[in-house]
Amino acid sequence: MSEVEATLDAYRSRLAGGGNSSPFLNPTPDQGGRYEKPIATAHNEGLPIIDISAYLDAESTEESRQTTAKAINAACVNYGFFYLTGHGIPVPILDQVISLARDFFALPLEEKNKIKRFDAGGPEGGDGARGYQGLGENVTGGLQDMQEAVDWYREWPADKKDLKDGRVKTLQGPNLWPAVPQNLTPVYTDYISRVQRIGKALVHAMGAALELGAPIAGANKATQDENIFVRNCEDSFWVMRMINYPPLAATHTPHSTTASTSGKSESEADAESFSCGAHTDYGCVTLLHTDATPGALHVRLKDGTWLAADPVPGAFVVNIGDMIERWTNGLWKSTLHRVIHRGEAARVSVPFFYEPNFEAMVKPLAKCVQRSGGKEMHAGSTYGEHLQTKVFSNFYYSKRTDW
Ligand SMILES: O=C(O)CCC(=O)C(=O)O
Ligand SMILES: [Fe+2]
Repeated sequence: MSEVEATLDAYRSRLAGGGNSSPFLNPTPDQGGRYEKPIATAHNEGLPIIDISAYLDAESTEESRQTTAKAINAACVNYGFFYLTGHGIPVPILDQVISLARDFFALPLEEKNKIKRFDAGGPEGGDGARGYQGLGENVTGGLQDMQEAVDWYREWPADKKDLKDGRVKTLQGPNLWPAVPQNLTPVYTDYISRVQRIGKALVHAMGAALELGAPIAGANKATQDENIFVRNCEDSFWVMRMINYPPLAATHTPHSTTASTSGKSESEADAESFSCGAHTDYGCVTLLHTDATPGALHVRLKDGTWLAADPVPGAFVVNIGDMIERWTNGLWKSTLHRVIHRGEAARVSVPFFYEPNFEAMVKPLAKCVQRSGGKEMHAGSTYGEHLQTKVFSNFYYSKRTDW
């Protein structure tokens, strides 16, 4: 049995044996009405596991691709989340990504602040997005998250930089790489190119999973065949994020109890208690790589219960983002998730967000509109517009001064 299979076995028997006893995971009513149908299997079996190798191997059979595509469709309809195996990134590289993140966060604040994120349009030359963000600087749903992080994005093309009175605009600054640990930059740069390749294979499989139709010769970005996501992610405006979560206080109150008895909303009840508040991701697909800490990442299932998506060694946790929800006109949901980490030691995670091109026009696909009742859920906008709104609302101290 491989290490991945063994871990999954243990995970499933823990769940099957009533192991879902964490106070965070008690059922709560789906007050938002975000999902229509209850689902039953995930608490017993865990999230689905999908092997992407057929879409990375040019020699794979049509049959193996079909199998993968079908599994992706089922996982995205039911959960919006799954584990991804068969991606080909060697485990020592995955381990190094985590240990370098730990080494960086262990540095004194003064050292980490050498690559500090600053608001766009300010005298420090920040672009409001790239760089190191200290504890409490990140905000979800208006509340400060208990985390520190570094963000890198695809570089903004030099010939498209648009200075305003000599000041840098949102997202248009250079990436900020730390001098220590010394090998973080080369290892992460290599990792980014590897995960981009997986992201591309995944969105290709998603186009097939939606049965959008065989590739059309001479297609452009608006052509709605199975390669539409591939074309609209060709210059993916990816984000790489490295996060450190110090443990929350052990006195944290589980939201389900507080929310139902006090009449407060989930977020009010847990004001200072999230490592990362409940949110959906912005773009296409997130490839999440974490350390081995269990119990921290919670995925909201359609019936309103939270499932702990514990790490499986060597596998990514994948979820789809808002742009895929919009393209599919809601057939696939961008699923709420959150992080509540208590434990002893800090938890480290490194999500890679494989996103559409900045200029990609994202609007519901005709076939998906047809299949979901004929009404478009969104009139369409570019991914860049969506991202800019999100970046601005993400930072506690941020003042948008570049517009
Ligand atoms: O750290 C995690 O497990 C998830 C982080 C996350 O959801 C995010 O950064 O969008
Ligand atoms: Fe997320």
